[in-house]
Amino acid sequence: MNRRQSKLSLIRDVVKKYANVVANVLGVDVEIVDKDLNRIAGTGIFKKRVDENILGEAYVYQNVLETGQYKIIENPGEHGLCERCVNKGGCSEELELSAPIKLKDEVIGVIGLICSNTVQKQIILSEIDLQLEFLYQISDFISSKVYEYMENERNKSVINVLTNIIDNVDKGIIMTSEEGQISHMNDSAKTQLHIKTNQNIENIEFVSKNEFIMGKEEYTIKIGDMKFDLLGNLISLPSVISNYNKVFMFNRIKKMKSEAYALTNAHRTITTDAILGKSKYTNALKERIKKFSDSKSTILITGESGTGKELIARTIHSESNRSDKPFVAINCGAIPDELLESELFGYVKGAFTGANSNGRMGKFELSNEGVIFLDEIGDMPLHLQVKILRVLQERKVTRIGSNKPIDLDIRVIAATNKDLKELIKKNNFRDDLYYRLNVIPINIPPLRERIEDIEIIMEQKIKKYNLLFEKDVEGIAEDAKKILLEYPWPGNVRELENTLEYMINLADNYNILKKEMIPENIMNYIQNRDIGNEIETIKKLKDVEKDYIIKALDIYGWDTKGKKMASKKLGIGIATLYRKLDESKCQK
Ligand SMILES: Nc1ncnc2c1ncn2[C@@H]1O[C@H](COP(=O)(O)OP(=O)(O)OP(=O)(O)O)[C@@H](O)[C@H]1O
Repeated sequence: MNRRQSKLSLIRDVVKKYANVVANVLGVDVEIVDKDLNRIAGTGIFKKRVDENILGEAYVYQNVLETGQYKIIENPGEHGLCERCVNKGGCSEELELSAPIKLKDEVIGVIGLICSNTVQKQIILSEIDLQLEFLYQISDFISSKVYEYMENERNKSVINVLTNIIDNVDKGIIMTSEEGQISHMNDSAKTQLHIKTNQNIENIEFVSKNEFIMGKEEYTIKIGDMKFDLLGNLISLPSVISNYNKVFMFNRIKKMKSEAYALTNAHRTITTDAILGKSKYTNALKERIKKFSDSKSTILITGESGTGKELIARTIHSESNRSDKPFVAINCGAIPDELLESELFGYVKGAFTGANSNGRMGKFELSNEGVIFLDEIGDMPLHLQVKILRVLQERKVTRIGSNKPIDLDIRVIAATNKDLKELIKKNNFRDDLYYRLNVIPINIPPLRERIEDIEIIMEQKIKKYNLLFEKDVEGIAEDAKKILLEYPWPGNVRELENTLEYMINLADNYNILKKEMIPENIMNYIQNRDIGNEIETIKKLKDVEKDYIIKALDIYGWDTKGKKMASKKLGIGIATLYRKLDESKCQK
């Protein structure tokens, strides 16, 4: 039978080291036994007897194990605890000092000092408090080593379980160490990336493209000299185990590329079909886009956050004769002021400290011949507004640190969710820039003002997430749909999309999205609104009574027979019924 090892025996070598340290410092013999009275370490006279079980001669240690208290035996062989010992009467020891080794509250062993001559005995007894303190410290060291060992073992087994799970999921999963080396890669990842099981791959690098599609980020992943473009999530793990520092999870590439990508708009030519909706507004918008897509005039798109401003800008680009030229987007609100200028205009070699020594192209230059999309233009600082105005007027850009203007052939599309006219009033936006931008204005109404769009957006987004998450959701239950149609969607299409993504994630065993899957904030809104409505419709008791009497009479009839029946059903006398009809002046 495979007996369970004692805790001390797990760190046998460490225990032996500590026994030697104590023996060297105190000049006495030392032995360390575990809970089962197996001698794990011993010095001097015990050195040759390590690994023996000393059950029949270790009554003192047994006592320490039971009580958890230290024991000083000044007369070994004659002490009461030595009564049953095999060496009773003939013990060669002069002094025994034993201290427990505790792991939390459990006594896991004993450390014993043995003096075999009177000189040693006197030295130890003369400073007994110090010796005990030292012993306790050593026993603490030993137990902390045991703890560390056990924690490590626990972590290893958790990792084993995790890697087992990871190996059996369909998603590609790559785990990396702090040093950027692959520590584990599941079979799905290997198959998708065509990496052979025994291929020696070590270094991995993740370079974000700063593009997000449905909550996933696009990365270029370099493994040795291979390069992959993958869509997934890179998650940092708590730094407990340095081998498992980051985990990257990605979906089946083929599926993503062939189907899900086809439904998204960020990476390919999109047509107006990507703009979902059948409201009058949306239909008219699609027509307008087709009409002015080839024009060079500047467009200003306004609308609340999440209404689809960027989607429309991309569609215009795709529908235009510049579709094979760059579409360069810059979020003017997300880049710190001091960087925005160089991002937009670029700089030449040595333009400022910290700049790349070769200089860099700005977004205007990068978008040459194509379209530049200035998102969140309302957040653009005033000093840059002047410079942008100049670029728009002159169609030339000059890199920072240079005096050589570069000709531009660009189409500008700007967007904002701010009220630019309000900003102009407060002197936060230049009116001359506003008029330059607002040549073709597109104002997108919030989703709540085009409810007709909601249903078709829901249908299409369900299809999209079905493909992405490999689900088979067929639709939405009627009561759930009613709530989603009534909700005012302050975050517009983005919020609707996120809500569906959330619900589809919950849809494990159902093929219909149910009311219970609607996020709490939406349900809370609907409930609060309903309570509000109820309060408004609370009626006076008298009126409720009157309505109810009328209802009963409508059912049983307004003639004498009907009134008699109604009063019976209402639980009141016929006279009371007549009086109440009289008081409320109620007649048929
Ligand atoms: N009419 C629509 N049809 C399909 N998808 C849409 C529509 N409108 C918006 N979306 C989707 O909603 C999400 C948000 O859209 P987008 O980023 O274009 O909004 P935005 O107005 O630019 O937002 P923000 O002002 O916060 O930058 C995107 O995933 C987009 O594809």
